[in-house]
Amino acid sequence: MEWHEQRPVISIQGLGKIYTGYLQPALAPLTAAMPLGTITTVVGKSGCGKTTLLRLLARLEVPSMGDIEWPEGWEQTTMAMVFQEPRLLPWLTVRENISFAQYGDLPVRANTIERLLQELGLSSAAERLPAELSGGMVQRVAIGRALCANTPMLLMDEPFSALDYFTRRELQEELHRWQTQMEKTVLFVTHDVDEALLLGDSIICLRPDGKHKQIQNPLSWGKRRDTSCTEPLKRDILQHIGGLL
Ligand SMILES: Nc1ncnc2c1ncn2[C@@H]1O[C@H](COP(=O)(O)OP(=O)(O)OP(=O)(O)O)[C@@H](O)[C@H]1O
Repeated sequence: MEWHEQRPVISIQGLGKIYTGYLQPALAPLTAAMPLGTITTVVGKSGCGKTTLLRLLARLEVPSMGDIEWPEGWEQTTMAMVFQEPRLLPWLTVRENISFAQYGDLPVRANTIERLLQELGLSSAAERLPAELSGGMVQRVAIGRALCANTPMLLMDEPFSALDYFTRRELQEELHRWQTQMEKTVLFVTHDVDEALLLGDSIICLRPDGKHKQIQNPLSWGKRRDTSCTEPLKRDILQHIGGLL
């Protein structure tokens, strides 16, 4: 039995994108599987199609080839997205920015917002405006807004890359905790192979020539933080995607 056959999966079948007027594909055909309730990280050199893949999954782009097979009941699922720049509304407070998330018919309950503010360590900053927050806090609000939307799937495009090392480590741990608690299905795009290895239950390594590869992460979360354990896998990924990023 394949590793991902233990759970229902979002099945990506030869999915690719070529923009009209361009010869090179933005995403060369990719076949991969995203098991529900897990984190799939996507890593690769700049321009290999990471954001394009995320946009295809979000249905913001129409594929030029291939298909996404959704598990039963997921065809119309709304998704929450988190970007590198947090895109908060500057005139709204932290609480208002988080509760602003209304996706489709999914209601946001007051106690959900209070719980999220507490979980994210933002309770005492709830009435502040984005301009009054640190970079880490701003990104927490963006994540809070995405979690608040209560969607089963979260698409994250390099959400931690603008943060300092310590804040990034904190948020990586927190993401892991929320994802486990809430059983979200997460697609997480990153430039950083260490981050891809730390967070990913599986890792999609993209290459512009289409020789993509998906590897299962055999290491448990605790082990993944030990660089001596992750070193061989990291070498494998770096070799595959073509050297240092
Ligand atoms: N709307 C578009 N029209 C034409 N080409 C595009 C468009 N969007 C992206 N591309 C091209 O498709 C390729 C993949 O872009 P994409 O943004 O998916 O890469 P990426 O791996 O996310 O890169 P980075 O790590 O630099 O963000 C690039 O060569 C890019 O120039």
